[in-house]
Amino acid sequence: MSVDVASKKTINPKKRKLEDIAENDNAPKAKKVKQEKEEDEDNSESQQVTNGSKAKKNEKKGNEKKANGKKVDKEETSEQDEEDEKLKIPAEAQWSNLQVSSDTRKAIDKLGFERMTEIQYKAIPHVLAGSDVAGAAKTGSGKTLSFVIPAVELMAKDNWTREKGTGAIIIAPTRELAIQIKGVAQQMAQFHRGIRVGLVIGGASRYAEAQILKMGCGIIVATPGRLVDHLEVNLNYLLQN
Ligand SMILES: Nc1ncnc2c1ncn2[C@@H]1O[C@H](COP(=O)(O)OP(=O)(O)OP(=O)(O)O)[C@@H](O)[C@H]1O
Repeated sequence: MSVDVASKKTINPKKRKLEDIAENDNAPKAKKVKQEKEEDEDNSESQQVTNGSKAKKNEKKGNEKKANGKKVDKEETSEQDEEDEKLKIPAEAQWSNLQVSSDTRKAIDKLGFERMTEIQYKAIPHVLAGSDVAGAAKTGSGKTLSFVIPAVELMAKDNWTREKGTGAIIIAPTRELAIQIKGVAQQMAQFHRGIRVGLVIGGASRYAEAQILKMGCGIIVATPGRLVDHLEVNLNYLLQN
């Protein structure tokens, strides 16, 4: 999967998969057949959709029907509502309703997403309010932002600077996932001058990683083995942090 979140937004087979999963999980069989039919009819339109772009797509569809003078089917106008209900995304789950600093807001706006996914709106406000949250959600459901945004935001609230050391360690099971998370964390922290994001993964240069860690990383994204390596060899500054 691409590290570039912004591009994932537009070309995102995974997201498509999420929607398929949601539909398969929740739609009764008859409804599913109907949805597949509708999808076939929509073949000319992009299949790479996100929650936000899907909403736009539906809006466009509605406008087109109105322009053709056709009566808008009640069922179709509520298509987005049905989808949101399936994904359990309420109308108020807009990113714009999330209380965050202006620097985090800028980073979120840059992604171009309109609504939070279920895991995002259920997790982020609680973490921001100081609760510990354990979350689980399907692959491609937007978990990364669910923990990256609160990490960045809580550190920002604490006026994080490099001198304060490390404020968050994100441990991922694979290098690929760690690289992907680091990309997202960097995007979210890009306007926060005091928050640097460091990557600590197996297969990369230990020396280069050690140098970056010594300079001070607000957020460290790591695979477990290499993190332990650094703890053993560079215990001093890691503990200081
Ligand atoms: N609110 C949102 N609206 C639209 N797209 C989103 C939203 N949040 C995340 N995405 C996009 O959905 C895709 C999947 O997100 P992400 O990688 O965070 O999912 P995940 O649940 O962590 O997946 P995995 O379990 O595979 O790591 C990414 O391309 C991301 O940019």
